[in-house]
This record gives sequence, C-alpha cells and structure tokens, in this order.
Amino acid sequence: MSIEVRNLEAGYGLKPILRDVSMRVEEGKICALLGRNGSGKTTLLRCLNALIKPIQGQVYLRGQDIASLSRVEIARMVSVVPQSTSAPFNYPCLEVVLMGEAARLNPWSAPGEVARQRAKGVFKLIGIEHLLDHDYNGISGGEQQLVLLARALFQDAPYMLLDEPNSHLDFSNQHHMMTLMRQLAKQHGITMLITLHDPNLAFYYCDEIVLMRQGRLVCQGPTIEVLTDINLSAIYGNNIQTDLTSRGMQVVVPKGVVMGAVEQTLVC
Ligand SMILES: Nc1ncnc2c1ncn2[C@@H]1O[C@H](COP(=O)(O)OP(=O)(O)OP(=O)(O)O)[C@@H](O)[C@H]1O
Repeated sequence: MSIEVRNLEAGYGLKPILRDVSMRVEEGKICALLGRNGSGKTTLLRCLNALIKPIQGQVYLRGQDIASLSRVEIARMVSVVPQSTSAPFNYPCLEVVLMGEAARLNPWSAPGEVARQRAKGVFKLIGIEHLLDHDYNGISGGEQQLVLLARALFQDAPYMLLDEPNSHLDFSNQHHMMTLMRQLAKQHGITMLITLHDPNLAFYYCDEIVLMRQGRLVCQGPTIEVLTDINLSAIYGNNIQTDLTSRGMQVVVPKGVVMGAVEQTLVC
C-alpha cells in the first residue's frame, strides 16, 4: 500500500511545475509535504490523485501505475481533503459526507441506512454531530473543513491526501484532527500525504517529511532527520530555527522573537 513517484515532471498546460520528483511513502506512514507558497505541494497531490497527467514519470499506488487505472478505481483507493472548502452545492452536511460513498455505488443507486449510520459514526468521531443537518454553505470555514475531513474518513480508502487540512481549524481542533489522523494511519494502515504550513505539526504527528522548493524535492526522510536548521533555512530562509522546550520537545520557532518583542527584522 505504498505510494511511489518516479521522476515526475508535471504542470499546467505546457508549463512544468514539478521537475524530477521521486519519492516513496510506505503503508501506514504519515508524510508531510513542506515548502513555501507556490513550491508545488498541491500540484504533487493533484498528480497523486491523477487530476494532472504527468509530462514524464509515473505514480504508483499499490504498485500499479495510476495511468492504467480508471477514475472509479482511483476514487476507491484515494480520499482527498482539498485545500478549498467552497462548494457550488448546498446539501446538508450528512449528504456531503455520504458523497464519499459514490465510487462504491452502482449508477443511480443511493447510500442506504447502513451507510447513513456509518456516516453518523464519523461525525461523532470528529465531534461534529451537531452539524449533521446543517446546510454545508451555512457553516464556518473551519466547520466545512471538518465536514470534508469526515467525508474523506467515511470514504475509507487506503490512501489519504490532505491539502492544508488545518488551515481553518482552531488550535484545539488542529491537534484533535492530527491525533485522529495518526491513530487512523497506525490502526488501519492508511498511507497519508499531508501538506502543512506549520512545521511543528509535522514534528509532532508526521513520520516523514518531504521538503519542496520551486517544484523540486529537496529531501525526504524521517521527521527528526529532515527538520534540521540547515534544511529549514534552505526552504524557508534564515528567520526560523529549531529549539527544545523545557519538556525536551523539539519545536520550530522564529528567530529573534523574545516574549513578544521582535529583536531583529525578520528576513525572508
Ligand atoms: N491551475 C493552475 N494553472 C496554472 N498554474 C498553476 C495552477 N495552480 C497552481 N499553479 C502554479 O503552480 C505553482 C505551484 O503551485 P501549487 O499550488 O502546487 O503550490 P503550493 O506549494 O501548494 O502552494 P501554497 O502553499 O501556496 O498552497 C505556482 O507557481 C502556481 O502559480
């Protein structure tokens, strides 16, 4: 159940964004994709979900080249939590989550009572039962993100791609969700790729890190080995560094900030 990318070159139209990207994530691992805005993280996730066809190179899921799989076969294997929460539809949240069943249904059939009960179980797991009957477009951005996460969990696929799933979540929900993701990856062997902007979330919850810069993979490896000061400044510039908390936890902090006072101008 690994994900493997070999020598991938891909982009939009004739413009390549990703160049020579090769990586592998083993079953049950959570891998964080880190990189600055525009470095190609979302584009890579789109390739893994076959939304973008590579110019060169291959993506393998379960050892199968996804170019040989149908859309339905891919949808049965890959669930996605997209970056944007906006939707052209305005269904009740329960119906939005039930859409996660689409790839398993016969044409013109609808999810039955068993599926509905299972979907309600996912709402409970995430702690959003109160949203079941709300209209999707009538809830907050963070609540929409939790509903999309519920849809991905309900889809029950062996691969999960999450594009900044925390961007609208409050501090508590960010950690609740990442803890849940980690439990699911470990208990059910789900392989996850997740784009993050907070390297600390990667430190706490992810097994591996892929660092990207300008469409290229800079390095991949175990979190503790990759999130070094040298690698972080190669990606983000020299205004952040690693540090140890009084409890011995490794964290990433801005340089030159002491108790709310900026000692030096942050340099990007
Ligand atoms: N639909 C598109 N058509 C053309 N170019 C695009 C499209 N989407 C993204 N790009 C370009 O591809 C590059 C990589 O974008 P991508 O969204 O993959 O970056 P990212 O690392 O996910 O960024 P962010 O952290 O800001 O979400 C950027 O230069 C972007 O402008």
